[in-house]
Amino acid sequence: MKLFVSEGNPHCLKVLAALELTAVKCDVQYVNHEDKVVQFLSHPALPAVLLPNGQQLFSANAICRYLFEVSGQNCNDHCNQWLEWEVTVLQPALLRALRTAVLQGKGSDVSQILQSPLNFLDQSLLKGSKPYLTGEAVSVADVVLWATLHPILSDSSFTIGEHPSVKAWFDQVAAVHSCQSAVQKVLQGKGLQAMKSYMQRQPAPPNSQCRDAQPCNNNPAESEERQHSVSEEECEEAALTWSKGLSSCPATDKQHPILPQEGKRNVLVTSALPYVNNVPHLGNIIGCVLSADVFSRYGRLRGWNMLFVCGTDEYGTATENKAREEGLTPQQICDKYHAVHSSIYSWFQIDFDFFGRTTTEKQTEIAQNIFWRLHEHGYLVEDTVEQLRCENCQRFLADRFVEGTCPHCSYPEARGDQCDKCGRLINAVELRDPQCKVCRQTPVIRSSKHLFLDLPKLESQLEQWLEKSTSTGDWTTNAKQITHSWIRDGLKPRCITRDLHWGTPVPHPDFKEKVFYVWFDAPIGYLSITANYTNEWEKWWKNPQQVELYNFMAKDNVPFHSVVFPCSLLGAQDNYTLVNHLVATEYLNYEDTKFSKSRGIGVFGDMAKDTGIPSDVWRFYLLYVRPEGQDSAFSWADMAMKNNSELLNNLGNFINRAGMFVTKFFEGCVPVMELQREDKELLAVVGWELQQYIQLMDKVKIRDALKHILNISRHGNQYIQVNQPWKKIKGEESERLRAGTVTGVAVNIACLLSVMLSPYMPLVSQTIRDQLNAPQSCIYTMLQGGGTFVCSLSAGHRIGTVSPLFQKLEAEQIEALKKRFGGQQAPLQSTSSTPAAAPVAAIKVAAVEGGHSEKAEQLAKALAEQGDKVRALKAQKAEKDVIAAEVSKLLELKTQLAVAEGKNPEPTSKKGKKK
Ligand SMILES: Nc1ncnc2c1ncn2[C@@H]1O[C@H](COP(=O)(O)OC(=O)[C@@H](N)CCS)[C@@H](O)[C@H]1O
Repeated sequence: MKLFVSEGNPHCLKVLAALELTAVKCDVQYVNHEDKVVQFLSHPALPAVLLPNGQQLFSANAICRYLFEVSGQNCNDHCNQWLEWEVTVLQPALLRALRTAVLQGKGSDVSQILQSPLNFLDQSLLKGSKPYLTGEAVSVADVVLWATLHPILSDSSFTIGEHPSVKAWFDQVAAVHSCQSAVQKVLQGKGLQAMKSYMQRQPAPPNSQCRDAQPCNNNPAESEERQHSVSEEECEEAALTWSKGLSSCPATDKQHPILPQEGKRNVLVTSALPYVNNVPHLGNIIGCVLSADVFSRYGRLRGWNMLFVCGTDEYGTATENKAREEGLTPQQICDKYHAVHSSIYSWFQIDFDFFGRTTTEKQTEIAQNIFWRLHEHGYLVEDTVEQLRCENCQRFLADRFVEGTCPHCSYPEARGDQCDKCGRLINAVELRDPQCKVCRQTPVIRSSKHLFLDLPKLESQLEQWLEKSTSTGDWTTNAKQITHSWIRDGLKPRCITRDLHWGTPVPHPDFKEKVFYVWFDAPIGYLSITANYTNEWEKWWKNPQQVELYNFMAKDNVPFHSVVFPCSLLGAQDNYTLVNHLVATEYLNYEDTKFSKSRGIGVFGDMAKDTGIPSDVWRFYLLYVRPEGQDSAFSWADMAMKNNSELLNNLGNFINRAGMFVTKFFEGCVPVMELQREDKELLAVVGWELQQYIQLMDKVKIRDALKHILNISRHGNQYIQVNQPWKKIKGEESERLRAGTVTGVAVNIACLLSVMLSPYMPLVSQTIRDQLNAPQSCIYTMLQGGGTFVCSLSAGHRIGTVSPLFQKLEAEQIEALKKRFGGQQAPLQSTSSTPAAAPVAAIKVAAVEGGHSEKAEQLAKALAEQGDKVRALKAQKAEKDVIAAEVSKLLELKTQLAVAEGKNPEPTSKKGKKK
C-alpha cells in the first residue's frame, strides 16, 4: 500500500496522524501539490492511497476510515455522523477561514466563520460528557476533526471565543504522539505559513456558509467564484444528467385519510396549536404554521407520505378572560376565533391535512386516558397548594391576574410571579395587599389539592430517549440547549391540574371540580385532532417504528415538547410516537420591538390580507427572515426592498425574460440547444445549488435553502446578460443557434425554479409552470435523490402566455401601509353589545400615550418588552447572572420612564398611582 501526500496540505495531516496511530504498514511518498497521482481524475487529488488490489482512495476521510478499519477499529454510526459533519460543515468553514487568514490576511474574520460549528461541537462534547467524540478512546472521528481544526486552534493569534469543551478535547488529542508527529511532517514547524503555497493553488470554495447554521451569504460574487471552479468532470456529469430528461411520476394526489404505508417514509408534522383567544401575529405564523407548511409541502414533493395536522388551543384562563372581555361564553369565543384562525391560515395557503381544535370529545377521551395510565403506573403525586381566590370573580387567580406589594422590597405593583422592582420570584400568596387584576377586589387564600406529574421519577427514561432522539433526529440547536438546561437544573414535579371551569375535566373523583392545566392538555391536542381526522389515528401516534414525528414551534414552547409532553407519553407506557425532530425557531420581532397580542403591537394575520400584497409575497418575506438560529425582525421597509430586489429584479426578471425570449424569438417553442462548455458549467452550478437546497431542506433549514433559489436566478440573469440572446438572434446562423441554446437553457432553469419555489410560494410556482406549460412530472424528477437538474422543456415544447410575476412596492405605498397597519391591532367586530374591555397593559400604554411625550411612549414600550424578556428568561430557567443583568436594565428603564413622565423615580404609593 502506498500513501501520497504533499507538505503544507491540511488534508494530509489527518491521514498521516491516522497512519501512525493505527500502525498500518504503508509506504509514504511526498509529492508536489500539482502531481496527478490518480490518473483518471482531471485535477490533482491529495492525499491519495494506492491499495494492494490496485484501487485508489482519494478522499482524506475515506483513507482515515480505511486505515482504522484495517487495524480492526470499525467506524460506528456515531463516528460516521461526525465524519459526515466534518466534511459537510466543519471542513468548508475551515477552508474558508484558512483562505481568509492565509491568503487575504483577514484573521479577524476567522472567529465569525467558525463560531457556529465550534458552538455545535462544544455543546455536543459537553452533552456527551466523554473525553472523546465517540467514547473513552480516540477514534477516527477525533483524528479527523482534530486535524481539520489544528491549523486554526493551535495558532494563538486567533481569538475565537470561549469553547471550553472543545479546548479540553482538542488539547487531549493534540497530546497524542502520532498527532504531534503528523503536524511536524506536514507543517515543518512553520505553522499556517506552511499552507500558503497549497492554499494559493486551490479554487475558491463554494459558498459553504449556507451549509451550516450561519446566515447564508447572498453575494453574487461568491456564486461567480463557484462557477469558475467547476471541473471538466462536473460539467460532463451535469450535461449527462440534463440529457436524461423527465421520468414518469407516480400519482401524487392525496387520498384521505392519509395513513402510514409500509415501505414509505411516513412523516407526521405538527405545528404548535395557536391560542384561540386572539388573532395570530406574523411571529406566530412563521414560528409554527408557515414553517410546518413549507416542510410538509416539500416532503410531499419528495414523495414522502406526509400528514400535517394543527388546530387551535382553546382551553385555559386566557380564553375565559377573553370571553369576559367580549361578553361571550368561552365556547362562543372559541367558535369565533377558530373561524378567524382558519380563514387567516387559508389566506396564507397553509395546506393542513386537518385543522382541528382542542375542545372536542376526542380530546377529553384521550387526555383522560393518558391521565389514567399515568395514575395506574404511579407517575402522579398529590400535593396541597395555597392559592389566591377572588370571591367576586368566583375563581382562583392565575399568577398573572394578581398584583400586590412585594414582600421583599415593598414595591406596590409586584405581580403574582415576580417583582419587577427587585426582580425576586414571588409566590402569589406572599404578596401584601393583593388585588384581583380584573375587578380590583382583594382575593383570599384558599388551600387546594392538586395532582403533579412526577417528572423526577421519569427522568432516567426521558434522558435515555432524549439521547437517542437528539442524536438521530434533526433538533435545532436552541431546542437541544433549552432541553439540556431543564435537565441540568433537575426536574421537579409539575402541577397538571387547575381550579378553572374551562378545560378538560380531571376524571378522578377527588378532583372532579378541576380541569387539566393547558400545557398538559395542549400537546395531547395533536393526538385528538388526528383522531378527529381519522379513527385510525393510532397508526400515526402509537407507531414509533414506522412514523417520524416533526414538531414545529418557537423557542418558548420547547420544554413542553421536549420534557413535559414526552414524560406524559413515556409514563403512559402505550408505545406512543415521540418527537424525532424538534424544530424551534427563535423569535420574529416587529420592527425594533416585540410582537404583542395583549398590546396589539405588530402586524396580525387578518391585516396582512388587507394590505393588497399577495400572500405569496408575505410568505416569501417571512421565510426570508425566518428566525433560524437567532431572533430576526419584520420590517416594512425591508419587505419592500426584498420584494423589489429579490423577487422583482432577480427572480421575476429572470423567469420573465427567459419566457419572453421563447415567445418573441422562437414563436413560443423551446429552441434546439447545443450545449457548450459555458452552458454545461452553468448546469453544474445550478445542479450544485439544487443539491444544497435539498440538503438544507432535508435538515429543515428553510431560510438558508431559499437563498439557493435566489442564487440560481442570479446565475441565470448573469448568463443571459453575458450571452445577449436578443443580439445574437439577429446574427448569423451560428449566433442564432447560440441564442436558441441560451434561451432553452434559461427557460429550463425557470422551470426548475418553479419546482424549488413550490413549498415557499405555491401560487407563484404554479403560475410559472402554467406560463411554461410545464409537465407535472418535472417536480417529481428534479427533487429525486440529492436533486437532479434535467431538461424538462425539450426542443419543440410549446410554452403558454408569459406575464410578469411580481409588482414593485413603492416607498409611499409602504409608508402608507406602515401607518395604517403598523401600530395597533384593529379590534375584531365583537358579536356582543358589551364593549370589549381593554387589556390592563394596553390601558397603561394608552395612559402614557395620552398625557406624555414620545420619549415616555418609547420608554413604556421598551419597559414592557424588557419585562417580557425577563419573564421569558425565567421561564427558560436562564442562568441567574443573565436574569439579574436583565432585571437591572428593567429597573433602569422604569426609573427613566418615571423621569420622562415627570414623576418621582421612587415607587409612588399605590393609592397615589390609581388616581
Ligand atoms: N414572536 C414570535 N416569533 C416566532 N414564533 C412565535 C412568536 N411568538 C409566539 N410564537 C410561536 O407561535 C406559536 C403559537 O403561539 P401561541 O402563544 O398562540 O400558542 C402557544 O404557545 C401554545 N398554545 C402552543 C401549544 S402547543 C408557538 O409555537 C409560539 O412559540
